[in-house]
Amino acid sequence: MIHCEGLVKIFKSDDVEVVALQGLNMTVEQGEMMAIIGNSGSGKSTLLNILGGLDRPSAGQAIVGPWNLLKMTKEQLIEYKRRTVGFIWQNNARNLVPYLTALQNVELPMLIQGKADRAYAKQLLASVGLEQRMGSRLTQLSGGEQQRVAIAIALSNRPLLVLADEPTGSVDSATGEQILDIFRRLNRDMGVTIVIVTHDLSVADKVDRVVAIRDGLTSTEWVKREMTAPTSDSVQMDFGSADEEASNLVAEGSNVAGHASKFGAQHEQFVVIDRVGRLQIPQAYLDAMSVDGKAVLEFDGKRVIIGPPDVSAHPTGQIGGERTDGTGNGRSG
Ligand SMILES: Nc1ncnc2c1ncn2[C@@H]1O[C@H](COP(=O)(O)OP(=O)(O)OP(=O)(O)O)[C@@H](O)[C@H]1O
Repeated sequence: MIHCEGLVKIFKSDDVEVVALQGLNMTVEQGEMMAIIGNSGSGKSTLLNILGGLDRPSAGQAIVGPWNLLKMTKEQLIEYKRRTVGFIWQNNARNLVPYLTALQNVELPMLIQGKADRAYAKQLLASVGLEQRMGSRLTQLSGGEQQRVAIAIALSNRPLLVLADEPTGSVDSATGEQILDIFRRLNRDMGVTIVIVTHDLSVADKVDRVVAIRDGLTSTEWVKREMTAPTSDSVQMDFGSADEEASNLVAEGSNVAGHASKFGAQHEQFVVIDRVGRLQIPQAYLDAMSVDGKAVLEFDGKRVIIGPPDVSAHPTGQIGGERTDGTGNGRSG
């Protein structure tokens, strides 16, 4: 459904250039429900905006279904936004018209397309548990109810893909859980692919897979144990805990503290390896190994062992780092 390879996004203003995505690789299967986590500024929203057709990539490949997002004309982009993709934001004011009823809000995107399908709009509102509130104006609904209307709106044009940016960010945890359960049901019943960007680690238990982004690149992924195999090139990590890695990645997120201890209980953790063999080693492991800039690799026939350079072999001290035990921490295999 989604295939990104070497995806680059550079924001340029007068005298500053920000490389928000630095050659990111990611694949999402049709019908998958997955989450993207990462520190503030790691590139999550940039990626979501590109996938939603709201922003153009600078280079690389971004394919969604039959669409090549780098090569689309303006007209194709409008068509793509109308028919292929649905968007849900944390701030639902972006999705909703406050003086219209819930039903009118869901019918609005259909009308823009040409014709409202009232029966389908009602069915969508019922599927998010709002059959009793269809005639209520948005101002009469709670934040959680408004977010459910936003979900129904995102689905109104029968998209293949729904992108949600912090969908549980402005509701309490019970309502957040309810919203994720609705996503899961819609994903199962309608087969819609769902990509959620979040700081909220409790989302992890509700999705098939979590991909972590660090500095504009995918670094680690967690796959739910029931699923058979990870979808991208990745190697299982047999060190560290999922909690620790996830907490490091999203330490600035407001919801981390309450959920970090539960994170990953149902998931297997993998490090992502791109097509040319690059992987990201978590900073905590680099620190523990005293590796800075360069490392040595050993292959024992089964595992690759990453360790700090042997300084005694380089008396000029050109290779940084102090050897600790030379094994252990940096293993992947
Ligand atoms: N329009 C823009 N112009 C310039 N720089 C931008 C623009 N949008 C994003 N950036 C920069 O790109 C980087 C990635 O930003 P992005 O919003 O994708 O991060 P994020 O992971 O979604 O963060 P958060 O969790 O805080 O929303 C940041 O350094 C940000 O400052």
